[in-house]
Amino acid sequence: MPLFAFSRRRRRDANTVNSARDAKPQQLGTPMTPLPPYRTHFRAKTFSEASLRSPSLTCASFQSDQTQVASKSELLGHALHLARLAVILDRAKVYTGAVRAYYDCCSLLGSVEPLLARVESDITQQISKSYKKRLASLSALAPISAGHTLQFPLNISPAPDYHADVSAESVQPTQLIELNHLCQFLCTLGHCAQIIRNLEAETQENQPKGRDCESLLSLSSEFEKLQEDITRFRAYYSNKELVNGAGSNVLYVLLGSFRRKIGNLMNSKHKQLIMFLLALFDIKLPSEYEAEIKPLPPQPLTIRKPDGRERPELPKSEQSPLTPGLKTKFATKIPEDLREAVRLAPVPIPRKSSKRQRNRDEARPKMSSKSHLTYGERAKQHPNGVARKLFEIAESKKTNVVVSADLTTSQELLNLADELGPYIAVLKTHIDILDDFRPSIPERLKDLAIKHNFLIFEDRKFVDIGNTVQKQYHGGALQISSWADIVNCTMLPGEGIVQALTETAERDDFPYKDERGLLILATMTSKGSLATGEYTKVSVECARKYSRFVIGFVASRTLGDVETDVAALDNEDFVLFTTGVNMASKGDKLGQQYQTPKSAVESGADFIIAGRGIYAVPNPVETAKLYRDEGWKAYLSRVGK
Ligand SMILES: O=c1ccn([C@@H]2O[C@H](COP(=O)(O)O)[C@@H](O)[C@H]2O)c(=O)[nH]1
Repeated sequence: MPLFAFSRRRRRDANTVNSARDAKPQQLGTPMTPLPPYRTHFRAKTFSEASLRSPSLTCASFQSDQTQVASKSELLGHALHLARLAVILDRAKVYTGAVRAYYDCCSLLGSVEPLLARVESDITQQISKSYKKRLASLSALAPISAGHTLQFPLNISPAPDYHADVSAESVQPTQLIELNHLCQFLCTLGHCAQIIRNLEAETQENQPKGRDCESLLSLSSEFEKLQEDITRFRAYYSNKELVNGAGSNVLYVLLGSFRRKIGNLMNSKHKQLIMFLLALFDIKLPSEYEAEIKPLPPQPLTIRKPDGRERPELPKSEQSPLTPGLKTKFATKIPEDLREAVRLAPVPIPRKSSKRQRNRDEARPKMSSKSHLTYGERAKQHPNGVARKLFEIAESKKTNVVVSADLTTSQELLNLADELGPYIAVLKTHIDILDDFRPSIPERLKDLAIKHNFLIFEDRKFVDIGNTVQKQYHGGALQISSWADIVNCTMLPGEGIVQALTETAERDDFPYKDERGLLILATMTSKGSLATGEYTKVSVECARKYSRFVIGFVASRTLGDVETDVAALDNEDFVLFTTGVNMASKGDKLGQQYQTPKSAVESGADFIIAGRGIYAVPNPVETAKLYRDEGWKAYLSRVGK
């Protein structure tokens, strides 16, 4: 069914629903009992099973038109599939996968909502709300994994602004759906492989890794490579391009390649392992595309990395991935019940560091704002949850760009965040410059942050006595602590300001523990700034004293050479954000001074902050990509990659 037909029909459906709502609400059949709150609901066997039992999900008002019933049920079916997957992954503590699946489920429920009658739509909203709540807490927990970076082209019901452009020759939504399902399928298998790998590590901790484990690891890395392809693909094309433009051709190629990949996987030495995972975790490749996926002989993939390198071909060996030893272990160790199996394998076993790794650690500068470690390596060992998440985002999205979204209307701000989301690691805001601020705006920014996987940094530059900043941060009109992952402060008031903010973040009743971080403004970019010398020295000292909450600095250069009275901490790893980055200008008329992404990273920046250089040019998206590429190249060269 072409997307064109789908979107038109959807509008017709929406009209039908409205009239059915108004005229005959009683036709909707037995009203659904409102679902219990999230936690209870979470304990239900699965969301899909609970919901499918409800008669109202096949809306009576559509029964006169079988095609319309099918479209609505199709959407709901996908949403339920995702919800089920989300719950399984959540239970299994595979948080990144769960985050993705909850998110996709919520977007799909949002798309289907206009097709539903009022009672159903209320329930859907309630479900979405509880999932969003769960999402918010999970996204802070979610450790790095390729699943985190997935951007499925799930929007089978696209935003109204491009309905009009869709032509009959355009990409068929079934392909988007299929690609989404294939990704979901591979991603879920990857997560399951991770769980089993953890189990393996738990049971074989002191034994040399055997062939079985290697096999599992290589399978996992295959999925990661696939997921990278999707991320790249989604980063290059907007939804509109996917439907009408250049993206549609690539979609065909990507889908073909995925089908081949699954065919190859099914025929490779991993086949038995995949069957084992499918059975163990009760995963099904849904029937609508099961038939389409014919096992093909292994062949080289057509996808090329942007650097021109080809993916390695899959091993052709037919041998079983499960040695007799592993088979017996699984047979005896893994009980039938999934929850039991998962309970056995929740915690990844930390791997012992290699000699090479230890040498690198020793070579690392103490004040590591000019760190030679990769973001991924830093993510693994950083004690602060926000810093970990930041590095994970940078690593997975391959970007160290922070856009300073200094726009003055909410719509402009939200549009920019949505457009640039895929290319940035952090969105920096000055929420108080919005002419039309409403409390819902930060909420919507948070939704976008989840959608595109970026953090929010409110550049509030707190500068007052401790007692006041506590109220400004956690409370007040702006409720900054509830939506900003990162905030910053100046050191003008002295140590008390950092002490106060740290105390707030460590209070027992602070709801965002380990989900928030503070940056100290250690130098400034404006001409004649007084944030130098003693001020900068105290900034570094305070960061060391309150390193539980302080994750780094805003500064124009590495602070590794700052002499302080407080000794460097063991393994300290403060993150350096450098503002005043612009590729086209040296400064403005009001004293702002710029450097390029390259020079900023060479001077020690871990993250480069650019404002007008990106948002005030004719094509912010293309420009953001240029900043991303230059910033990333400079980073790779710094870490020797
Ligand atoms: O020393 C500093 C500290 C903060 N900023 C902030 O960064 C952006 C820069 O915007 P541009 O448009 O790229 O000049 C802005 O929000 C400042 O408040 C800074 O520039 N210098």
